[in-house]
Amino acid sequence: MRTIDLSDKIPGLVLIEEAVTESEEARLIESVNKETWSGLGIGPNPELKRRTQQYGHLFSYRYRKVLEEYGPLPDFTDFLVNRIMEYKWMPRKPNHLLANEYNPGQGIMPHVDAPALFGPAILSLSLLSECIMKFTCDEQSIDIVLPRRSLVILTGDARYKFKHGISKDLIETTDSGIVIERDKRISFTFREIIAWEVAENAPCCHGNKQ
Ligand SMILES: O=C(O)CCC(=O)C(=O)O
Ligand SMILES: [Fe+2]
Repeated sequence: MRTIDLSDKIPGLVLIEEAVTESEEARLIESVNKETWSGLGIGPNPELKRRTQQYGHLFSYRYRKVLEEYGPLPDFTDFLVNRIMEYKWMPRKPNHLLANEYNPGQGIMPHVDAPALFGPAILSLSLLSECIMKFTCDEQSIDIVLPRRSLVILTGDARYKFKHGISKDLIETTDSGIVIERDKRISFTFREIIAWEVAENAPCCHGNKQ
């Protein structure tokens, strides 16, 4: 495991390389693939163009609010949640896990995870393959390579000021010339749900589409 402080590039950005071992990765993938995927026409989030699974709570992309509490995160991530708490990668225990599956040609549009609904730290574990996460804010665009089995931690500006997105390109090149051939990637995004919906009188927050 190696902690890389990327705050010189984007304040609040940290990357943990080798956050899980190869055998832990294999077990996580085996466990998640035994469960039911949603998206690509299948509920509860049929409109998503990638397959997802949600644990802890159900967030609706269509209604942009939390619809249901499912209960604790699954047993197969217990070791990881313990690690998150042990290393203080998150200030409080995550109560939401989103598994995202990206096949080659699938990505996620630039967005900020809803500031009113999710807590101050967003964690994402990259499994099966690496990708580039592009961070954008006004004219700034910064490419960060997320290696296989790494965990990226978004807090501060990385969480609230910059949008993050992953392209659909089959081959991508970072702004510093690193070439990445995209393969199937599964990510585990750990978050803390702090509210079920945006309060009616809350100020409008731009760019929180995800
Ligand atoms: O796949 C990832 O690592 C990021 C996913 C993400 O940004 C999200 O679900 O909000
Ligand atoms: Fe996100």
